Amino acid sequence: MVGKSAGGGGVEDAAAAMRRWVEAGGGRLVMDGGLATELEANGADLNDPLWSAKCLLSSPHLIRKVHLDYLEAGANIIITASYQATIQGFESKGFSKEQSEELLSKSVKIAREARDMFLKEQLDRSMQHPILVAASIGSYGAYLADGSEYSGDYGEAGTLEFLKDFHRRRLEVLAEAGPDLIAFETIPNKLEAQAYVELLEECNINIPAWFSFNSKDGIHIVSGDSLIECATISNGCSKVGAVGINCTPPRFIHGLILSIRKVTDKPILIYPNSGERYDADKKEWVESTGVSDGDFVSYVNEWCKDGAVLIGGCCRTTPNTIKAISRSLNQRHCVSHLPVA
Ligand code: MET
Ligand SMILES: [Zn+2]
Repeated sequence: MVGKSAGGGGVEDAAAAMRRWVEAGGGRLVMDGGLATELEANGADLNDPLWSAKCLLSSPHLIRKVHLDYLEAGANIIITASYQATIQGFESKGFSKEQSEELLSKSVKIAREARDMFLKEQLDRSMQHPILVAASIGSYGAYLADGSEYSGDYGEAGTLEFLKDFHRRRLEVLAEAGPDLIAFETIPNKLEAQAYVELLEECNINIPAWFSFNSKDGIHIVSGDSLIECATISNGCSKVGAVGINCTPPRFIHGLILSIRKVTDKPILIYPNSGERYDADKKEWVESTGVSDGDFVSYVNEWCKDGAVLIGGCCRTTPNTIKAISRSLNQRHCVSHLPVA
């Protein structure tokens, strides 16, 4: 690995915080699975520009239920329903700026409530620690709700300053709501990663962030930008605690981890989708290329060997996927601690 970032004097570097959590979890942490997927499975209609964030308005209890289902399936990390929640998106529905900010905070509040409820019910808390809440920030393309989070093509609007202005207040509000982590998810291009780095610095966010990119060819991120360059940008920011890939077919993950590992020794996170393709025009997933939960889990050992330490699922994965991942990681963990004869 090259280009390790220097730790900031006094304040714990985000990667160090992440490593501490990973160690507390026994060397691996289980992430949750698809949130929108599971909200739909519970009856929510997400055909709306706000997508999963629509439930912040109509059915917060469902969001809490899905968080709880993932915790019960063995997740150490739950990701809030703010992926497609933006001040601009709420305002275009007629909410005031204050109400919109309140809705963003609410996503973190719901996840924290789910965590508290789960911990209260747990008899043996040592089994599944730590439990962390990650505040999701989806890309500008996700807000556009036209599939451009899978192309990274923002046309004329795609300037660094525009993207920073778009995300600034949202980031501040989510950070103020008290999550353990900030999850920059499904980052489709290099410019947006750069915008996030600058915002983390300028807003002086001291909650560890993760940067997660998506790919549709197993080499580049979806815009065609170089994953190595994007991982290098992430590596250079002391506020980024982990780097990885989400919402990408499982078959591509192995090669992508190896690329990331070339330029960083920050913890690597992996939460692929089920391998199905999203049809942005029809706003639905095409089932033909997906893998079963069993197939998904058969990759987990390989991803661990490649160096991933945080593993979960993205769209079209479910609590069953997470249960299987958790079981597989625990077995691995037990085996690696057996005394050598
Ligand atoms: C399009 S990727 C969506 C990620 C988000 N955390 C979700 O599971 O809904
Ligand atoms: Zn996804």
